[in-house]
Amino acid sequence: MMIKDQGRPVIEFERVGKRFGETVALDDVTFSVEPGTVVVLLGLSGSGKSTLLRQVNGLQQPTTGTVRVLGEEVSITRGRSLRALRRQIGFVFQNFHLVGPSTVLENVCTGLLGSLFGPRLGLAMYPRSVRRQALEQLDRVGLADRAFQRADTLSGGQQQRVAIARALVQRPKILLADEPVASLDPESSAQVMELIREIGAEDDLTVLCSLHQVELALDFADRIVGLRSGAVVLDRAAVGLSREQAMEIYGSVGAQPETAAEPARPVRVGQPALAG
Ligand SMILES: Nc1ncnc2c1ncn2[C@@H]1O[C@H](COP(=O)(O)OP(=O)(O)OP(=O)(O)O)[C@@H](O)[C@H]1O
Repeated sequence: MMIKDQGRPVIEFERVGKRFGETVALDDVTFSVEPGTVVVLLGLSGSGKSTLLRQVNGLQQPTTGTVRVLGEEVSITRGRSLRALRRQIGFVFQNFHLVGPSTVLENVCTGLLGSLFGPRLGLAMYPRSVRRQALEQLDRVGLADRAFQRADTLSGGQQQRVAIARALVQRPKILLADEPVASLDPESSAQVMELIREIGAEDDLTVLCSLHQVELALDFADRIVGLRSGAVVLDRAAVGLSREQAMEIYGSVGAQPETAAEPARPVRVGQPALAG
């Protein structure tokens, strides 16, 4: 699929609202993501981060407003065009979503399933060219030597790197990451965010990543968009933004995480006491 307009933002949210019954998950969200930038969505649990990410690849449709991705309006894109659009979008999740008993290499190969016909069971079912591309991506994330190991024998940080390789093997233009380091210790979190940043720069990827850790957002984002109760309450370049300014998006909830609507995640060393 061709990008319709090279000059325009890669992702455009225009007055996007999303309701689930009485729950307002997204409230009049308007912002754009420029090509090649790393934008972090920062917000508490329930602030709408995952819902917003799901609008980008059409996993969910907005109740109101429009989402444009690579020039295509997602909600009216169907069939082949939607599949073509999705092939340009890699997605990385908090819990990795790997097939534990399968090898690392087979997990990465599944990233190309959207471009192959029919189901594939077992590594040998993938064409040699696919296995080669998967190995190349594993090499980039530093795990080529683990290719034939069961995925569930790797550490959390390594499993997330495999998931990143799986997202990259389809050569996306956009990488979406939904709390990619929420299950990891601080050291692995920084390594994974560093990797996303480095590979993003190498491949000229546009990255939209949700996080709840303010420090990580300040270290790795070009721009931070803060969400509270589904509404954008901060939209600024990370450079020059102080921790205190970023923390303001949490308001009184951030100061007293025990009052948050949902239970707070475990507090990690060096991270603020915030739910994700
Ligand atoms: N499928 C759904 N059905 C009903 N309500 C939903 C659904 N998905 C999300 N919500 C609600 O929408 C709001 C935003 O949820 P969302 O998962 O987008 O937040 P989040 O910031 O990603 O939080 P978390 O980090 O905990 O996933 C919440 O109130 C949530 O309960």
